[in-house]
Amino acid sequence: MAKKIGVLTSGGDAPGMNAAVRAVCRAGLAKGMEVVGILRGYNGLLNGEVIEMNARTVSGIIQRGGTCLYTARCPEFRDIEGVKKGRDKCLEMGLDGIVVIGGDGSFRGAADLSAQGIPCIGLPGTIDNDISCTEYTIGYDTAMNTAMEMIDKIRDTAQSHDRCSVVEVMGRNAGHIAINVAAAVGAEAVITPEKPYDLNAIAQKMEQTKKSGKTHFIIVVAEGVGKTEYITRTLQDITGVESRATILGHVQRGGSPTVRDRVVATEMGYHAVELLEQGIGNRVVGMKDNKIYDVDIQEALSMKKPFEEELYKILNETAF
Ligand SMILES: Nc1ncnc2c1ncn2[C@@H]1O[C@H](COP(=O)(O)OP(=O)(O)O)[C@@H](O)[C@H]1O
Ligand SMILES: O=P(O)(O)OC[C@H]1O[C@](O)(COP(=O)(O)O)[C@@H](O)[C@@H]1O
Ligand SMILES: [Mg+2]
Repeated sequence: MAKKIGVLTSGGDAPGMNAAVRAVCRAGLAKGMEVVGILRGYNGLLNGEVIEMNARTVSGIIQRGGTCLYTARCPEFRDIEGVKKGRDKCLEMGLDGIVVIGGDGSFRGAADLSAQGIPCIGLPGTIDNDISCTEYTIGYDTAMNTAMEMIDKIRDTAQSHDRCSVVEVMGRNAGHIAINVAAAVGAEAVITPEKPYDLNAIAQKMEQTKKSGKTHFIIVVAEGVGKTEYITRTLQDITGVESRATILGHVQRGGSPTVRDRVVATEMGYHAVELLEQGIGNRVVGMKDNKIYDVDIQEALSMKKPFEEELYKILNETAF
């Protein structure tokens, strides 16, 4: 049974990470454990940047974006020597387990550390929702709502000027944010890395809808497509509709987390501590059929996430 646990955030930050840190801390304390916060991802483990946590350490953070533990990328942890150094630090501090809040890269580190005898539990924290073993990642809902609100504002000006606005949203190599946000704003088209696209076909559709009285257009592009400026210029050249590109960028990573992100983070954080309490490690906590569950890290990393075909189809059929 775990007596002392650590918690860290790693990789890109995401709204709701603080709610997860709070849940891990409070659940650990409620179960009679000592809890420490490891700062700046695996770097803090290797450098001994660690803070003792009590109930008040996590007061007033549930509503805040970012991560109070800071986050970083730690190249040293990719090598076995770095992982062994991490294990030695855990033994030195008397840590019986660590909760790692991050993405797939962070989970690889957690698997390596578990293999060295330190039970680690991964919690999916990324705005991209690109982690295959889970239907949902902490930060996804907030990021999508932010992108939606931004595009609603962009629409006001696109409408006033009879323009086409091409908006790039984040998502790394995945189109989950793009498809859902495009559906939510009623975009004319969405372009994602998972599907081939035809700018002539999109331009033709714009011209058709223009005939029915449409005067402005919103096109959502996932960052993984990587050609937002080119797409904007090409659509303008073909249709003659004045077009502007907007890259939403890091605004999508910040802000106060939504209800969904706070609640899921709390449930996942609690579940992670329950696993460590039983001495279980090398697991990722996820959501399956809308329920919290856990899965072996290697298995989690080998899964593939299905593309949202149905939503993609509905979006395209109703955009005119
Ligand atoms: N293959 C790996 N083995 C061990 N640790 C890794 C590995 N890949 C990534 N990490 C650790 O996890 C950190 C975060 O990974 P990264 O891929 O940047 O973000 P994310 O966790 O969001 O996917 C890396 O900086 C490194 O410390
Ligand atoms: O913060 P950076 O280094 O600019 O990284 C940007 C990337 O991080 C994200 O915002 C989040 O990705 P991760 O959660 O995997 O780090 C991606 O959408 C984007 O591609
Ligand atoms: Mg990643």
